[in-house]
Amino acid sequence: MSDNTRLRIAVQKSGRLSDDSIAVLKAIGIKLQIRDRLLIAHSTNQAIDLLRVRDDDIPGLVMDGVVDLGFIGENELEEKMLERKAANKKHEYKTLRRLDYGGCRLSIAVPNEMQYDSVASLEGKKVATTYPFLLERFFAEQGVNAQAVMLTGSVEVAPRAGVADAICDLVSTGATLEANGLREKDVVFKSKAVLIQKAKALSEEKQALVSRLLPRIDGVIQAKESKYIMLHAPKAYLEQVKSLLPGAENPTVLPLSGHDDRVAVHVVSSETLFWETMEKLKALGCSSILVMPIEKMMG
Ligand SMILES: Nc1ncnc2c1ncn2[C@@H]1O[C@H](COP(=O)(O)OP(=O)(O)OP(=O)(O)O)[C@@H](O)[C@H]1O
Ligand SMILES: O=P(O)(O)OC[C@H]1O[C@H](OP(=O)(O)OP(=O)(O)O)[C@H](O)[C@@H]1O
Ligand SMILES: [Mg+2]
Repeated sequence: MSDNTRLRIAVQKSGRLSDDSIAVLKAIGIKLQIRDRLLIAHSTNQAIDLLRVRDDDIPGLVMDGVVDLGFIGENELEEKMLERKAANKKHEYKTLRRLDYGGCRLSIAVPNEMQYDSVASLEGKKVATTYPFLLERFFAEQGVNAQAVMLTGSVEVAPRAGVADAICDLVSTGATLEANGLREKDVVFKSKAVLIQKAKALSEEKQALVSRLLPRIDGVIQAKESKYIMLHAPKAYLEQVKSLLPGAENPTVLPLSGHDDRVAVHVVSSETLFWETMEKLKALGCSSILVMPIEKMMG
């Protein structure tokens, strides 16, 4: 039986977004036991149930209000939104956070030997893709008459198989395109993972839980981007030392017992410290230079 009082969150069961989405939930203090065959996971310390599904289904589950929240790639979300809009189905949702993983782009790629000057070179041609709505919107914006041919996977093989002249698929490193003799030409859509919520208001209890979890997500993302830097510095060079530390407007400067001429400097930095900067700090007489990861941040 499903318990409607528990917050329902949809995540991809297995694929590119699964591990990172589960990692976010665990990092914000939600205890979960994920077992491979179990498609619903109940948190043991929060009123939260996790639905593990194919990513294709997540936008629809949120838009139909079957789940409260979902972790999904913007590419899949926007495609399904356009598809549902065209079919007069519910397509509203709220974006709560843009996350720091799942970065990729939906791009047009053509065989190495094909002449391509601009997207106009695709006039009258067939382009294989898993994202026909995004691709057709792009063609319409560009004023190009080309045909999107829907394939659910292995899109890169379409030109050699004679199914299409070019492709439009997700790219991150470009290794898959290169391995298949294709060149990336135009970016149709840039994507990251997002956390979305259903459009209809949540119960007061569920909304209170979501409002408590969001600052924790911010804290986890901010922490990943930040470093804690500690070092001992000669007092005489404190200003030079500060100017070398990235994002260190307000460092904590502490006395070092037994050393009147040296201080300890602590700073939370939004950037890491490069080896070159560490060498410069050492040359100024700094010692015990430590760069440490931060697990959580708040306030
Ligand atoms: N190469 C990539 N680098 C980074 N992110 C990617 C990459 N490829 C895909 N993604 C992101 O991850 C999402 C899921 O990709 P994946 O390949 O796991 O999906 P899938 O094969 O459709 O899985 P499912 O079985 O759940 O339908 C994509 O929609 C996109 O947002
Ligand atoms: O530019 P690259 O770094 O090579 O990544 C691009 C590939 O990654 C995705 O597929 P994935 O590996 O997730 O497999 P799938 O197609 O089976 O989902 C995407 O569909 C591309 O094929
Ligand atoms: Mg999918």
